[in-house]
Amino acid sequence: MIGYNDALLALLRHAPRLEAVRCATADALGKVLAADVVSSMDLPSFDHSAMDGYALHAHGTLAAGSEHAVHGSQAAGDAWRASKGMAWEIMTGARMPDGLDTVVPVERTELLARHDDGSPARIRLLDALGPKANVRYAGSDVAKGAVVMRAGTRIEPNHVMLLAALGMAQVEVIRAPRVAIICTGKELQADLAQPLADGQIYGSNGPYLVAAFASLGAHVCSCETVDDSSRTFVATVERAQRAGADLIVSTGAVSMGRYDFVPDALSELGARVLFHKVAIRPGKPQLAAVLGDAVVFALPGTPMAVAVGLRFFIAPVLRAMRGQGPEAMGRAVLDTPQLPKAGLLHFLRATVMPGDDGRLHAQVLAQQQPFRIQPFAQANAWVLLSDDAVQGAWVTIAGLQPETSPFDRTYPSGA
Ligand SMILES: Nc1nc2c(c(=O)[nH]1)N[C@H]1C(S)=C(S)[C@@H](COP(=O)(O)OP(=O)(O)OC[C@H]3O[C@@H](n4cnc5c(N)ncnc54)[C@H](O)[C@@H]3O)O[C@H]1N2
Ligand code: MOO
Repeated sequence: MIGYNDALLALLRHAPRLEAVRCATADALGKVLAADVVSSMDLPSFDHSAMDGYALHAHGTLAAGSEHAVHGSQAAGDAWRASKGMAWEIMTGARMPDGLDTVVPVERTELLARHDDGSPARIRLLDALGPKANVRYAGSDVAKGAVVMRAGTRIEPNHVMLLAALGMAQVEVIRAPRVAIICTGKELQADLAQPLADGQIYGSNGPYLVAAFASLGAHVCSCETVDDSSRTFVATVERAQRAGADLIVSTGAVSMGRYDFVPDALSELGARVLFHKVAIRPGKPQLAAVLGDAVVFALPGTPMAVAVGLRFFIAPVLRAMRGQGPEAMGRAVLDTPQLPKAGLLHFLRATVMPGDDGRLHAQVLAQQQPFRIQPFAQANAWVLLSDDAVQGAWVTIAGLQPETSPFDRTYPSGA
């Protein structure tokens, strides 16, 4: 039976690279940059005040108690002004009048006189003041021409802030991968608003995969629930192919039972099987294949096998399709000793928290049977284990969701 690393390598060799498209920055959340982003401007774009106060020319140092006539007032949004070397009232974010090089906060001054219109006319400094105080300089955050984000970066709200500040209305991103989901099983009730008939269960794999793919920035073209007939399954896969799916993900009917028709149906369709059965738990009966331009994941129906398939097989393939490097896993100290079955890599639902010793601590949840969904809803991380681990051992951890993993510190490939 193939091991996890070899299975992943086989998949990554067949992961197609997706094309680049232009995208409005407003729609770019969750998408992956196809090219480096180069700043076309300085940020800040002009020298401006960091405080409400008075801009002055320091001439070395201005003494505490020195008095200054106030020539004018500069607010955020006002254009360039010549200062004539005199003090100016200034607001936070306002452009520094030309010739002035320092700012005193208003509360560190005494107002001595006002103009007729009430604006300040003369002030006294409460403290000595040197040059360059409370001034934010042009280009001090981002210099024009600098690479501010690398190809392969997934756009999060913090990136949107920078792109907007740089006036970038559009970015070049990798197009969203198209995904078709097929849930098999005549026991499945896909309509959550309907009551269950005898022997039925609510289908949870479909809604889970739709949610997970949405959070991965993929486009789910279809999510269909089919019965246990090979013919319906084949027709659904063919529809997914015609719709241009890059990934076809099925759940169920891939193991040893009499109704487990998926492997035969895929070979009937001409799919080239990369592997069937991987030395992991849960999710051992998983099958992956190449069918035309699409990669097919035939995941076992058991809910935790689906979660493992999504997290540790499909998510890495999506990264490769978008030109991202492999994800880095984290490490934590194990609080709950484990005796995993020999020869299998185990993916265990866990909670990971910082301990009083400043290290991350992992607690593997007690109920790990693959049909149990509740521990998955309580977990915030995965623990990966192939060998016995005593309490206090360092173990490999991964964030519960792929794209928000706090442990992933990899930079995109090419960075
Ligand atoms: N004789 C053997 N039986 C089984 C083996 C084995 O090696 N020998 N492996 C077991 C393992 S491990 C797994 S995992 C399952 C995988 O079976 P299938 O992929 O054929 O999946 P199904 O039988 O269709 O379903 C398994 C389980 O999951 C429930 N299910 C299915 N789809 C959904 C859905 N959309 N939402 C929620 N739950 C779903 C289904 O009702 C079953 O309970 O095989 C073992 N058997
Ligand atoms: O691989 Mo199965 O999910 O262990 O039950």
